[in-house]
Amino acid sequence: MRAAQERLLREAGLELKLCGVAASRRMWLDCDDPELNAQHDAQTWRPTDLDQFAAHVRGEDGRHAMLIDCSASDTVASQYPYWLASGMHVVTPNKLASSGPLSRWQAIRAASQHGGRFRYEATVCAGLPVVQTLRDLLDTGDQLLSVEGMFSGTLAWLCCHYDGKRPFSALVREAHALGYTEPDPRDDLSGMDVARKLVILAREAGWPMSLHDVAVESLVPEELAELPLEEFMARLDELNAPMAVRLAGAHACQGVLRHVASLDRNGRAQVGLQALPSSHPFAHTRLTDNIVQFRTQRYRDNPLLVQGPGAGPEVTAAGIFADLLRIAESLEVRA
Ligand SMILES: NC(=O)c1ccc[n+]([C@@H]2O[C@H](COP(=O)([O-])OP(=O)(O)OC[C@H]3O[C@@H](n4cnc5c(N)ncnc54)[C@H](O)[C@@H]3O)[C@@H](O)[C@H]2O)c1
Ligand SMILES: N[C@@H](CCO)C(=O)O
Repeated sequence: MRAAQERLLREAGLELKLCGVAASRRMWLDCDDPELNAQHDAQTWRPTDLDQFAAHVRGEDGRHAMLIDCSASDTVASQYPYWLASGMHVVTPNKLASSGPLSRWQAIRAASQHGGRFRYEATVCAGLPVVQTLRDLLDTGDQLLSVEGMFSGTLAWLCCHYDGKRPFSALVREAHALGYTEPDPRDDLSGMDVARKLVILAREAGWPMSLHDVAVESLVPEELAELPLEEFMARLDELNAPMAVRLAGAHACQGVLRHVASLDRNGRAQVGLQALPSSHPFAHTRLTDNIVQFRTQRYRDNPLLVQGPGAGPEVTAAGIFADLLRIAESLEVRA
Protein backbone atom coordinates (compact mmCIF):
# COMPACT_ATOMS: atom_id res chain seq x y z
CA MET A 1 0.00 0.00 0.00
CA ARG A 2 2.85 2.32 0.87
CA ALA A 3 4.38 1.76 -2.56
CA ALA A 4 1.13 2.63 -4.36
CA GLN A 5 -0.20 5.38 -2.08
CA GLU A 6 1.36 8.35 -3.87
CA ARG A 7 0.48 7.12 -7.36
CA LEU A 8 -3.13 6.41 -6.40
CA LEU A 9 -3.52 9.90 -4.98
CA ARG A 10 -1.92 11.50 -8.04
CA GLU A 11 -3.59 9.44 -10.75
CA ALA A 12 -6.93 8.47 -9.21
CA GLY A 13 -7.46 11.04 -6.46
CA LEU A 14 -7.67 8.18 -3.99
CA GLU A 15 -6.27 9.02 -0.57
CA LEU A 16 -5.49 5.91 1.45
CA LYS A 17 -4.74 6.28 5.12
CA LEU A 18 -3.61 3.45 7.36
CA CYS A 19 -5.38 4.19 10.64
CA GLY A 20 -4.24 1.26 12.75
CA VAL A 21 -2.96 -2.27 12.98
CA ALA A 22 -4.19 -4.93 15.40
CA ALA A 23 -2.66 -8.31 16.16
CA SER A 24 -4.11 -10.90 18.52
CA ARG A 25 -2.80 -9.32 21.70
CA ARG A 26 -1.98 -5.70 20.95
CA MET A 27 -2.97 -2.97 18.58
CA TRP A 28 -1.40 0.18 17.25
CA LEU A 29 -3.56 3.13 16.26
CA ASP A 30 -2.78 6.16 14.06
CA CYS A 31 -0.18 4.40 11.94
CA ASP A 32 0.17 7.29 9.52
CA ASP A 33 1.75 9.39 12.25
CA PRO A 34 5.48 9.37 11.34
CA GLU A 35 6.58 10.09 14.88
CA LEU A 36 4.52 7.24 16.25
CA ASN A 37 5.78 4.98 13.51
CA ALA A 38 9.36 5.73 14.49
CA GLN A 39 8.79 4.52 18.02
CA HIS A 40 8.71 0.93 19.10
CA ASP A 41 8.09 1.24 22.78
CA ALA A 42 5.16 -0.11 24.72
CA GLN A 43 3.44 3.27 24.85
CA THR A 44 2.46 3.12 21.19
CA TRP A 45 0.75 -0.23 21.71
CA ARG A 46 -2.33 -1.05 23.71
CA PRO A 47 -4.16 -4.33 24.33
CA THR A 48 -6.28 -5.39 21.36
CA ASP A 49 -9.89 -4.34 21.69
CA LEU A 50 -11.77 -4.86 18.42
CA ASP A 51 -14.63 -2.49 19.30
CA GLN A 52 -12.20 0.29 20.13
CA PHE A 53 -10.21 -0.50 17.00
CA ALA A 54 -13.28 -0.40 14.75
CA ALA A 55 -14.50 2.85 16.33
CA HIS A 56 -11.08 4.40 15.76
CA VAL A 57 -10.98 3.34 12.10
CA ARG A 58 -14.55 4.51 11.50
CA GLY A 59 -13.60 7.99 12.78
CA GLU A 60 -15.96 10.91 13.05
CA ASP A 61 -15.18 12.83 9.90
CA GLY A 62 -17.52 10.86 7.59
CA ARG A 63 -14.66 9.23 5.69
CA HIS A 64 -15.04 5.85 4.00
CA ALA A 65 -13.73 3.32 6.52
CA MET A 66 -12.51 -0.20 5.83
CA LEU A 67 -11.40 -3.06 8.04
CA ILE A 68 -9.04 -5.60 6.51
CA ASP A 69 -9.10 -8.84 8.46
CA CYS A 70 -5.87 -10.76 7.82
CA SER A 71 -6.36 -13.13 10.74
CA ALA A 72 -7.64 -16.69 10.72
CA SER A 73 -9.82 -15.84 13.71
CA ASP A 74 -13.47 -16.73 14.13
CA THR A 75 -13.84 -14.00 16.74
CA VAL A 76 -12.86 -11.39 14.19
CA ALA A 77 -15.09 -12.94 11.49
CA SER A 78 -18.08 -12.79 13.83
CA GLN A 79 -17.75 -9.00 13.94
CA TYR A 80 -18.36 -8.54 10.18
CA PRO A 81 -22.18 -8.26 10.33
CA TYR A 82 -21.89 -5.40 12.85
CA TRP A 83 -19.08 -3.63 11.03
CA LEU A 84 -20.91 -3.88 7.71
CA ALA A 85 -24.22 -2.80 9.19
CA SER A 86 -22.47 0.29 10.58
CA GLY A 87 -21.35 1.19 7.05
CA MET A 88 -17.72 0.06 7.29
CA HIS A 89 -16.33 -1.96 4.39
CA VAL A 90 -14.67 -5.31 5.02
CA VAL A 91 -11.99 -7.04 2.96
CA THR A 92 -10.55 -10.36 4.03
CA PRO A 93 -8.53 -13.45 3.11
CA ASN A 94 -9.96 -15.11 6.26
CA LYS A 95 -12.16 -18.03 5.16
CA LEU A 96 -14.03 -18.46 8.43
CA ALA A 97 -16.86 -16.04 7.66
CA SER A 98 -17.60 -17.26 4.16
CA SER A 99 -17.35 -20.96 5.01
CA GLY A 100 -18.56 -20.87 8.63
CA PRO A 101 -22.15 -21.17 9.88
CA LEU A 102 -24.58 -20.55 7.01
CA SER A 103 -26.73 -18.24 9.13
CA ARG A 104 -23.76 -15.97 9.85
CA TRP A 105 -22.82 -15.97 6.17
CA GLN A 106 -26.37 -14.96 5.29
CA ALA A 107 -26.27 -12.19 7.93
CA ILE A 108 -23.03 -10.90 6.40
CA ARG A 109 -24.53 -10.92 2.89
CA ALA A 110 -27.64 -9.14 4.13
CA ALA A 111 -25.61 -6.50 6.02
CA SER A 112 -23.45 -5.88 2.96
CA GLN A 113 -26.52 -5.21 0.78
CA HIS A 114 -27.50 -2.19 2.81
CA GLY A 115 -24.29 -1.20 4.59
CA GLY A 116 -20.59 -1.48 3.83
CA ARG A 117 -19.18 -3.53 0.94
CA PHE A 118 -17.70 -6.97 1.54
CA ARG A 119 -15.01 -8.61 -0.60
CA TYR A 120 -13.09 -11.83 -0.03
CA GLU A 121 -11.27 -12.72 -3.27
CA ALA A 122 -8.12 -13.86 -1.42
CA THR A 123 -10.06 -16.51 0.52
CA VAL A 124 -9.83 -18.78 -2.53
CA CYS A 125 -6.38 -19.33 -4.06
CA ALA A 126 -4.85 -16.11 -2.64
CA GLY A 127 -4.22 -13.52 -5.39
CA LEU A 128 -5.74 -15.55 -8.25
CA PRO A 129 -9.01 -14.16 -9.67
CA VAL A 130 -11.24 -17.08 -8.73
CA VAL A 131 -14.22 -15.64 -6.84
CA GLN A 132 -14.51 -12.70 -9.24
CA THR A 133 -14.30 -15.02 -12.25
CA LEU A 134 -17.15 -17.11 -10.90
CA ARG A 135 -19.11 -13.96 -10.02
CA ASP A 136 -18.69 -12.63 -13.57
CA LEU A 137 -19.83 -15.94 -15.08
CA LEU A 138 -22.95 -16.02 -12.90
CA ASP A 139 -23.77 -12.33 -13.28
CA THR A 140 -23.68 -12.68 -17.06
CA GLY A 141 -26.22 -15.51 -16.96
CA ASP A 142 -24.00 -18.59 -16.93
CA GLN A 143 -24.67 -21.57 -14.65
CA LEU A 144 -22.03 -23.44 -12.68
CA LEU A 145 -22.00 -27.20 -13.27
CA SER A 146 -18.82 -28.21 -11.41
CA VAL A 147 -15.44 -27.04 -10.20
CA GLU A 148 -12.35 -29.20 -10.02
CA GLY A 149 -8.75 -28.47 -9.26
CA MET A 150 -5.91 -28.01 -6.83
CA PHE A 151 -6.82 -25.42 -4.22
CA SER A 152 -4.00 -25.66 -1.70
CA GLY A 153 -0.78 -23.75 -2.31
CA THR A 154 0.85 -25.54 0.61
CA LEU A 155 -0.09 -29.03 -0.56
CA ALA A 156 0.82 -28.21 -4.15
CA TRP A 157 4.26 -27.07 -2.96
CA LEU A 158 4.65 -30.13 -0.70
CA CYS A 159 3.63 -32.54 -3.47
CA CYS A 160 6.07 -30.91 -5.93
CA HIS A 161 8.98 -31.08 -3.47
CA TYR A 162 8.32 -34.43 -1.81
CA ASP A 163 10.40 -36.98 -3.68
CA GLY A 164 11.53 -39.09 -0.73
CA LYS A 165 14.97 -37.46 -0.41
CA ARG A 166 13.89 -35.14 2.42
CA PRO A 167 11.41 -36.19 5.09
CA PHE A 168 7.89 -34.85 4.60
CA SER A 169 8.02 -33.16 8.03
CA ALA A 170 11.05 -31.05 7.02
CA LEU A 171 9.13 -29.80 3.98
CA VAL A 172 6.09 -28.92 6.11
CA ARG A 173 8.35 -26.87 8.40
CA GLU A 174 9.78 -25.10 5.36
CA ALA A 175 6.33 -24.34 3.90
CA HIS A 176 5.33 -22.93 7.29
CA ALA A 177 8.42 -20.70 7.41
CA LEU A 178 7.76 -19.48 3.84
CA GLY A 179 4.28 -18.28 4.90
CA TYR A 180 2.36 -20.73 2.67
CA THR A 181 0.59 -22.67 5.41
CA GLU A 182 -2.25 -21.53 7.62
CA PRO A 183 -1.17 -20.31 11.06
CA ASP A 184 -1.85 -23.94 12.12
CA PRO A 185 -0.54 -26.17 9.26
CA ARG A 186 -3.05 -28.84 10.25
CA ASP A 187 -5.70 -26.70 8.58
CA ASP A 188 -3.87 -27.40 5.30
CA LEU A 189 -2.85 -31.01 5.99
CA SER A 190 -6.31 -32.00 7.19
CA GLY A 191 -7.86 -30.79 3.92
CA MET A 192 -10.11 -28.39 5.88
CA ASP A 193 -8.61 -25.29 4.29
CA VAL A 194 -9.49 -26.63 0.84
CA ALA A 195 -12.93 -27.78 2.03
CA ARG A 196 -13.55 -24.18 3.13
CA LYS A 197 -12.64 -22.93 -0.35
CA LEU A 198 -15.13 -25.35 -1.93
CA VAL A 199 -17.85 -24.14 0.44
CA ILE A 200 -17.06 -20.51 -0.44
CA LEU A 201 -17.38 -21.24 -4.18
CA ALA A 202 -20.55 -23.29 -3.67
CA ARG A 203 -22.19 -20.48 -1.71
CA GLU A 204 -21.08 -17.98 -4.34
CA ALA A 205 -22.97 -20.11 -6.86
CA GLY A 206 -26.05 -20.00 -4.61
CA TRP A 207 -25.71 -23.56 -3.31
CA PRO A 208 -26.33 -23.57 0.46
CA MET A 209 -23.41 -25.87 1.28
CA SER A 210 -21.62 -26.25 4.62
CA LEU A 211 -18.36 -27.85 5.68
CA HIS A 212 -20.04 -31.06 6.83
CA ASP A 213 -21.21 -31.62 3.22
CA VAL A 214 -17.61 -32.04 2.03
CA ALA A 215 -15.94 -35.48 2.12
CA VAL A 216 -12.42 -34.70 3.31
CA GLU A 217 -9.42 -37.00 3.52
CA SER A 218 -7.05 -35.82 6.26
CA LEU A 219 -3.28 -36.35 6.22
CA VAL A 220 -3.09 -35.66 9.96
CA PRO A 221 -3.03 -38.83 12.09
CA GLU A 222 -5.92 -38.87 14.58
CA GLU A 223 -3.62 -38.81 17.61
CA LEU A 224 -2.10 -35.49 16.44
CA ALA A 225 -5.32 -33.77 15.43
CA GLU A 226 -6.25 -32.19 18.77
CA LEU A 227 -2.80 -31.41 20.20
CA PRO A 228 -1.74 -27.85 21.00
CA LEU A 229 0.02 -26.38 17.94
CA GLU A 230 3.50 -26.43 19.50
CA GLU A 231 3.20 -30.09 20.45
CA PHE A 232 1.92 -30.97 16.98
CA MET A 233 4.89 -29.19 15.37
CA ALA A 234 7.25 -31.09 17.71
CA ARG A 235 5.71 -34.40 16.58
CA LEU A 236 5.59 -33.62 12.83
CA ASP A 237 7.95 -36.53 12.12
CA GLU A 238 5.02 -38.90 12.74
CA LEU A 239 3.69 -37.85 9.33
CA ASN A 240 6.77 -39.25 7.58
CA ALA A 241 5.97 -42.98 7.58
CA PRO A 242 2.38 -42.72 6.22
CA MET A 243 3.46 -40.17 3.61
CA ALA A 244 6.34 -42.41 2.48
CA VAL A 245 3.77 -45.17 1.87
CA ARG A 246 1.61 -42.79 -0.22
CA LEU A 247 4.64 -41.72 -2.27
CA ALA A 248 5.74 -45.31 -2.88
CA GLY A 249 2.19 -46.10 -4.04
CA ALA A 250 2.28 -43.26 -6.56
CA HIS A 251 5.74 -44.24 -7.80
CA ALA A 252 4.69 -47.87 -8.18
CA CYS A 253 2.20 -46.83 -10.87
CA GLN A 254 4.59 -44.23 -12.42
CA GLY A 255 2.41 -41.48 -11.02
CA VAL A 256 2.72 -38.36 -8.88
CA LEU A 257 0.94 -37.26 -5.71
CA ARG A 258 -1.42 -34.32 -6.06
CA HIS A 259 -3.98 -32.79 -3.69
CA VAL A 260 -7.23 -32.56 -5.63
CA ALA A 261 -10.71 -31.26 -4.87
CA SER A 262 -14.01 -31.18 -6.69
CA LEU A 263 -17.52 -29.89 -6.32
CA ASP A 264 -20.62 -30.36 -8.45
CA ARG A 265 -24.14 -28.99 -8.67
CA ASN A 266 -25.59 -32.15 -7.16
CA GLY A 267 -23.85 -31.26 -3.91
CA ARG A 268 -21.00 -33.76 -4.24
CA ALA A 269 -17.80 -32.28 -2.83
CA GLN A 270 -14.54 -34.04 -2.03
CA VAL A 271 -10.97 -33.26 -1.06
CA GLY A 272 -8.00 -35.62 -0.90
CA LEU A 273 -4.59 -36.79 -2.01
CA GLN A 274 -4.49 -38.72 -5.28
CA ALA A 275 -1.85 -40.58 -7.28
CA LEU A 276 -2.22 -39.16 -10.79
CA PRO A 277 -0.53 -40.40 -13.98
CA SER A 278 2.41 -38.18 -14.94
CA SER A 279 0.53 -37.31 -18.16
CA HIS A 280 -2.31 -35.69 -16.16
CA PRO A 281 -2.49 -31.86 -16.54
CA PHE A 282 -2.32 -31.46 -12.73
CA ALA A 283 1.02 -33.31 -12.73
CA HIS A 284 2.76 -30.43 -14.50
CA THR A 285 2.14 -27.67 -11.96
CA ARG A 286 5.03 -25.90 -10.23
CA LEU A 287 5.71 -24.62 -6.72
CA THR A 288 2.50 -23.34 -5.07
CA ASP A 289 0.46 -23.48 -8.29
CA ASN A 290 -3.28 -23.82 -7.88
CA ILE A 291 -5.59 -24.84 -10.71
CA VAL A 292 -9.30 -24.11 -10.81
CA GLN A 293 -11.39 -25.56 -13.64
CA PHE A 294 -14.88 -24.11 -13.92
CA ARG A 295 -17.29 -26.21 -15.96
CA THR A 296 -20.39 -24.15 -16.73
CA GLN A 297 -23.19 -24.12 -19.30
CA ARG A 298 -21.06 -21.78 -21.41
CA TYR A 299 -17.80 -23.63 -20.74
CA ARG A 300 -19.34 -27.11 -20.79
CA ASP A 301 -17.01 -28.87 -23.25
CA ASN A 302 -13.82 -26.99 -22.52
CA PRO A 303 -13.63 -25.69 -18.93
CA LEU A 304 -12.50 -22.20 -18.02
CA LEU A 305 -9.14 -22.42 -16.25
CA VAL A 306 -7.50 -20.20 -13.64
CA GLN A 307 -3.94 -21.22 -12.74
CA GLY A 308 -0.98 -19.76 -10.87
CA PRO A 309 0.63 -19.31 -7.44
CA GLY A 310 -1.99 -19.92 -4.75
CA ALA A 311 -0.21 -19.05 -1.49
CA GLY A 312 2.38 -16.73 -0.01
CA PRO A 313 2.30 -13.31 1.64
CA GLU A 314 3.04 -11.25 -1.48
CA VAL A 315 0.41 -12.70 -3.81
CA THR A 316 -2.16 -12.77 -1.02
CA ALA A 317 -1.51 -9.14 -0.10
CA ALA A 318 -1.97 -8.21 -3.77
CA GLY A 319 -5.35 -9.97 -3.85
CA ILE A 320 -6.44 -8.12 -0.72
CA PHE A 321 -5.22 -4.78 -2.07
CA ALA A 322 -7.09 -5.35 -5.35
CA ASP A 323 -10.30 -5.89 -3.35
CA LEU A 324 -9.66 -2.62 -1.52
CA LEU A 325 -9.26 -0.83 -4.87
CA ARG A 326 -12.46 -2.38 -6.31
CA ILE A 327 -14.42 -1.12 -3.33
CA ALA A 328 -12.79 2.32 -3.56
CA GLU A 329 -13.72 2.52 -7.27
CA SER A 330 -17.35 1.91 -6.42
CA LEU A 331 -17.67 4.63 -3.77
CA GLU A 332 -18.80 8.19 -4.13
CA VAL A 333 -16.29 10.93 -3.36
CA ARG A 334 -16.48 12.38 0.14
CA ALA A 335 -14.74 15.59 1.14
N1 LIG B 1 -0.49 -17.11 3.85
C1 LIG B 1 -1.14 -17.28 2.70
O1 LIG B 1 -0.58 -17.64 1.66
C2 LIG B 1 -2.62 -17.00 2.63
C3 LIG B 1 -3.26 -17.03 1.40
C4 LIG B 1 -4.65 -16.78 1.33
C5 LIG B 1 -5.34 -16.53 2.50
N2 LIG B 1 -4.67 -16.51 3.69
C6 LIG B 1 -5.42 -16.23 4.89
O2 LIG B 1 -4.86 -15.09 5.54
C7 LIG B 1 -5.06 -15.20 6.95
C8 LIG B 1 -3.75 -14.98 7.67
O3 LIG B 1 -2.81 -15.93 7.25
P1 LIG B 1 -1.26 -15.71 7.56
O4 LIG B 1 -0.53 -16.76 6.86
O5 LIG B 1 -0.91 -14.28 7.30
O6 LIG B 1 -1.26 -15.98 9.15
P2 LIG B 1 -0.35 -15.36 10.28
O7 LIG B 1 -0.39 -16.31 11.43
O8 LIG B 1 0.98 -14.96 9.73
O9 LIG B 1 -1.09 -14.01 10.69
C9 LIG B 1 -2.31 -14.01 11.39
C10 LIG B 1 -2.39 -12.70 12.16
O10 LIG B 1 -3.69 -12.61 12.76
C11 LIG B 1 -3.55 -12.01 14.02
N3 LIG B 1 -4.71 -12.34 14.84
C12 LIG B 1 -5.12 -13.53 15.30
N4 LIG B 1 -6.22 -13.41 16.07
C13 LIG B 1 -6.53 -12.09 16.09
C14 LIG B 1 -7.54 -11.32 16.72
N5 LIG B 1 -8.46 -11.90 17.47
N6 LIG B 1 -7.54 -9.99 16.54
C15 LIG B 1 -6.60 -9.39 15.78
N7 LIG B 1 -5.60 -10.07 15.16
C16 LIG B 1 -5.58 -11.39 15.31
C17 LIG B 1 -2.27 -12.61 14.56
O11 LIG B 1 -1.75 -11.82 15.61
C18 LIG B 1 -1.39 -12.57 13.30
O12 LIG B 1 -0.74 -11.33 13.19
C19 LIG B 1 -5.67 -16.58 7.19
O13 LIG B 1 -7.07 -16.44 7.32
C20 LIG B 1 -5.34 -17.35 5.92
O14 LIG B 1 -6.27 -18.34 5.60
C21 LIG B 1 -3.34 -16.73 3.79
N1 LIG C 1 -2.66 -22.08 3.41
C1 LIG C 1 -3.35 -21.78 2.22
C2 LIG C 1 -3.22 -20.33 1.90
C3 LIG C 1 -4.11 -19.89 0.76
O1 LIG C 1 -5.45 -19.94 1.15
C4 LIG C 1 -2.83 -22.62 1.09
O2 LIG C 1 -1.74 -23.17 1.25
O3 LIG C 1 -3.46 -22.74 0.05
